[in-house]
Amino acid sequence: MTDPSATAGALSDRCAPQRVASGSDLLTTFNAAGVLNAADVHVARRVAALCGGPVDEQVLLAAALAVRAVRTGSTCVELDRIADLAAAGDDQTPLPWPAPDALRAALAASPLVIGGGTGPLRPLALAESADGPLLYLRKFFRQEQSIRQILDARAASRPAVDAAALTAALDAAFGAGDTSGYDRQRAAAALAATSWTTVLAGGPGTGKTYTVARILAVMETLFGGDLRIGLCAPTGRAAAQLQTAIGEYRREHQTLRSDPAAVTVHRLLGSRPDGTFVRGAGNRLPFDVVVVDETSMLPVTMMCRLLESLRADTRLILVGDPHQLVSVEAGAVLADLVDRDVTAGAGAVLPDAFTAVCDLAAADFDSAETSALARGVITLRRGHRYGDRIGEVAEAVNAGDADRVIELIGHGARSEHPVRLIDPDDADVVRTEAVGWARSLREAARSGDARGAVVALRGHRVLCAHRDGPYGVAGWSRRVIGWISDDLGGAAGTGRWYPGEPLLVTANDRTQDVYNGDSGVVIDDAGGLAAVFERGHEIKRLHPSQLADAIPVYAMTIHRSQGSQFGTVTVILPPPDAELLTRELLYTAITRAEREVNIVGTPESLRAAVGRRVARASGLRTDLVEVVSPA
Ligand SMILES: Nc1ncnc2c1ncn2[C@@H]1O[C@H](COP(=O)(O)OP(=O)(O)OP(=O)(O)O)[C@@H](O)[C@H]1O
Repeated sequence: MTDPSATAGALSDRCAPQRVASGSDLLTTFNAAGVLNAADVHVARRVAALCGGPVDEQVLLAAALAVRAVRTGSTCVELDRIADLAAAGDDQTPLPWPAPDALRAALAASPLVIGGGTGPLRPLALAESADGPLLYLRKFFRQEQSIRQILDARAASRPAVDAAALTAALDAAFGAGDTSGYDRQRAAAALAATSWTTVLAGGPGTGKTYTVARILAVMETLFGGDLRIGLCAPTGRAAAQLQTAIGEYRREHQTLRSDPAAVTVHRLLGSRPDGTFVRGAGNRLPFDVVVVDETSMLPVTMMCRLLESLRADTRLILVGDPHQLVSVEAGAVLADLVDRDVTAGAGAVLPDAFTAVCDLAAADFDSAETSALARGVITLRRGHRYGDRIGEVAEAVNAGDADRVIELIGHGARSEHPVRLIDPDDADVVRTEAVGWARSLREAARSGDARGAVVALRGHRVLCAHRDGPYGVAGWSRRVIGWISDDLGGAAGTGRWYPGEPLLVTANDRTQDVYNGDSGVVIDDAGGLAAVFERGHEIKRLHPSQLADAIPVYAMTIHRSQGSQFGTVTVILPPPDAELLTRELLYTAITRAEREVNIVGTPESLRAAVGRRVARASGLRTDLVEVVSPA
């Protein structure tokens, strides 16, 4: 169910409602109020025209809201909550929202939902769920149904695994394991070996990738070494990071023989220029195990394609952090699967081989986690990267507990707490941080110290919610460049390559093996210049001119920072009414930091961020029954 505190729509609609030509129908009223944009209106009218007959005005409005839902990241509209969408409009006058019951009845009788005399075309789907009636564009309804059916079919059986062999493989991969408490990572590997589908969730630094490498080693042992592995992630950068991490594990431990390449999900499925895919139900992937990293960024359409391309006897391991920002496309499938509450899964029991090798009596799973385990969902909780105090704040943000966040964090630049709220008028601390960062970058870069330069590069980063405006990347970049030029002099911000210049890659370039979101730094290199990038323990060098799409980076958006870590993070909070300012955004920003977080903003903005959730309506969390004729 969608959280009632959630904002309607993931992306801000406030700025440009894109008016359609004036008229007096419901669509133009809702367009004028900023709830619908011009594309929502045009698509709804075209969809209605397809059915050949007259369409009830309220049904037409609902169709436009279904189009809007997809545009703002949801797969459907919750009819009982449509009036909440008004929050996205900027008109204060009350809108003529249809009553949900009447709208449901009108939809259930509409040819757009049940078909009409002119043919079988039914562009909308209506379904009953625990969250009330849901209205979909049929394409997204089909995709969700497909995901649901495939996952339920996969959950209906378990791979046959010998408990003694599994114990031996786990011991080889994990050794004595985590002796400071119950070893969830080992339990995750046992679950992945004994389930067709496993969701491995956890916050940053909880050891998800660490665990994936060991899961693969366990699987390889069980398969006698002949394991076909498919590694993928939604973005090129996440795929490259996964491959580096698995590669390093291989080098350090002898327990994994395969050296699998990680690719984007698109590439794994063989995406063609026309938008179709080589892989699908008729041409399935040839793997024994498929791992998807950063699954939170996978939209519903790609999840559907991936599942349809899997053989029934391929183990699927979905890895990610359900609290992070989700894909800009429709769907938040990972979070849906973690929170899924379906009667189909209610009777699910843990596989015998799993209970045989994991001492659940000694485990610290609560009852919800134990029932999630039976659905193949396991969450790692112990942070291995940053201090507990940052983790504690991140958890309070996730819990939506603004009072606790305010109580936990430090206030003012001189606070000892690693997470501090800094008054926007007191930006000196950011200046000190940014100039110190630039100085250490330059020193390492000028002496040709590539390792020192990449280490300095991830020492600090300014993160903003927006690209533009006074709280955005453009403004803060100018500010940081100004400080650096004033305090250190030199070429910052002049557009020429210079040693110590921090770079951000803005497009994937597989030939050079650099990806959108990669950060590098220019250094002096044997008389010339080189752009250097960190790849695990290795350093990648390119001449700056080999980078087709790279820009200087003095600040970046929180969206783009996903998957990166920095020593200190400075987060610029916009004013409380900025719709982009959400819990997921704040959580993602805070958890980029390894040592310290400076939050530049007011307590009101911080509270607004913790209180506002990205709303992604979807039917995946509950059971659905499609309405195919009037009730
Ligand atoms: N059980 C463990 N014992 C020792 N070190 C660990 C353990 N688990 C993880 N680590 C270390 O903690 C760090 C973070 O682990 P890892 O990168 O696997 O986390 P993650 O959950 O994948 O993080 P992210 O989501 O940010 O990529 C790594 O340096 C890893 O080697």
